[in-house]
This record gives sequence, C-alpha cells and structure tokens, in this order.
Amino acid sequence: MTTQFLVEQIQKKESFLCIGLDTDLDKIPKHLLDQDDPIFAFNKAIIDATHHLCVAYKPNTAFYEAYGIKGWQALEKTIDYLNSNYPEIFTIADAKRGDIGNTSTRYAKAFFEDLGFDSVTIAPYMGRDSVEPFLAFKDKHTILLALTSNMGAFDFQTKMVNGRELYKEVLEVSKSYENSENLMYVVGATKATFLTEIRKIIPESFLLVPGVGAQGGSLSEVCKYGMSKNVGLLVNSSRGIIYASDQLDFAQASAEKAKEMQLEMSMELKKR
Ligand SMILES: O=C(O)c1cc(=O)[nH]c(=O)n1[C@@H]1O[C@H](COP(=O)(O)O)[C@@H](O)[C@H]1O
Repeated sequence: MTTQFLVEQIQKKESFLCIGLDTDLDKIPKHLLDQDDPIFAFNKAIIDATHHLCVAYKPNTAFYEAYGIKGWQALEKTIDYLNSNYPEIFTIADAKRGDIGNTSTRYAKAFFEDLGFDSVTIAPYMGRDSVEPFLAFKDKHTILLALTSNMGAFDFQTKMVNGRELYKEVLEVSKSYENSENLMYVVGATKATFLTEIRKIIPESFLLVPGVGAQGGSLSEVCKYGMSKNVGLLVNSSRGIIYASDQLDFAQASAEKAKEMQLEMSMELKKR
C-alpha cells in the first residue's frame, strides 16, 4: 500500500487507529475454545466488528509463534482474511526482526511476499545492511524501533552517542538508507513529550505509536506533539480494545472501545 493511500483512508474514516491483534488463548472468551481455530475465530470476529473504525491491524507475531504451527496458520488465515475482505486496511506484522543482509532478505520475503503484509517492525541495532533488504520492497513499509514505550527504553535508547541520544542517531542515520522513503518509526505513547524533538528530525514520516490504553499513554498528548501535516500517526491499542469483554458480546464490546478512540481521533483531526 502507498503512503498516499493510507493518508486518504485516515481522512475518509477520520481515524488513525491501529488495532493490535495480540490474541492470547488465556484471554479470549471461553466459548471460542471449542472452535477448530479459536485464534482465527476471535480475530475474524474482532475484524468484522471494528474494520470501519480503524485503518490498520497489527498482529504481534509472538502471540502466534507461541502456539507453534497452529499459531502460524492462524496468522496466515488472519492476513489472508484481511487482504481478501478489507484490502483498504494497512497491515503490520509486529515481528521486530533484523539480521545480517541475506537473513533479512528472507525475513522480508516471508512477511511481504509469502504472508502479504504491508509492513513489518524492525529493530535497528544491526544497522544499515540489516534494514535495507526490507526497504528494497516497493510500497512495503519498514517500521524501525526508535523510542519504545517500555521502561527499558532508557537503558540504551536515550544514552548519548555522537553527541545526541541514541534514538535520535537512529532517526538521523536511517534517513540516509537506500529507499528510506519506505521507513516509518515506532515511538511509544508513553514518551509523547519526546515527539517535539522527533518531529524536528523526521517532520513527515509515519509513526506507529503503541502504549495508549493498557500502558497508560495519552492520545491527546501524542496528537499535540506528534501530528504532522499528513497526520503521520498510527496509534495502536491492543488489550484495551480486543479484551473489552470475555463474554458472548466480546466483538461488540471491542467495537465500542474502538469507536471511543475513533471519535477522539476525529476530534483531534478537526483541531488541525
Ligand atoms: O512495536 C510495537 O508495536 C511496540 C513497540 C513499543 O515500543 N511498545 C509496544 O507496546 N509495542 C507493541 O504494541 C502492543 C501494545 O499492546 P497494548 O499495551 O496491549 O496496547 C504490543 O504488541 C507490543 O509488543
């Protein structure tokens, strides 16, 4: 998907919501456990109930890999379902990969070609030759971890390197990578006040912003400091939406949570 198409979807739906499909068999409604593929049954119900309120879905691969081959098959069915039924949706494989060049190329093929995701999250630690194999794919997006939402972000990401914080070094240096127009970045909602500085380095790049809801980040602060001319934000909520209820009405309950966020986003977009 092109960035332009994503921006059009955001304007049309008045939403920059990304719903995280962090599907956990210990948390989904018990009645689904009798189904052949409870993970896919849960995802399908959530997607059907919420697709009009969001522009992106982000399955975190950890939740699928944890169930072995059955989990991977559920991931494959979920992305196929999205691509066949809701092609206007931007899809993110939250896999946090990155390795030496030839290995990264295989990861990129797995997520972009075999599974057919629009984007994948990548750790920048191994540098240029670990990221560029992902960037080589046209109209696919590489979402680089810049400043993450967790406490451990302060262990390395804010330490000084070459006279600036490491996360700023990641932003600056990655701008020189080949096909860097295919880059997006992760910035945690819990670090919203850092967004002013981040926008000085990457004024227009799209940011994937997890950490609202269960982790306590504020949507209004993210918008205040992080919104660009093109909106430039995909704000993710996983547990806060998909586990709104563990009863028969779970999909409807998740749609209500998603609707609350979409309304808040619509108001933020009108403020611009
Ligand atoms: O790359 C991510 O999506 C990510 C980066 C980050 O800094 N923090 C973060 O929470 N995430 C992911 O975003 C999701 C957040 O889930 P909730 O806290 O349940 O909304 C999880 O899948 C995390 O792995």
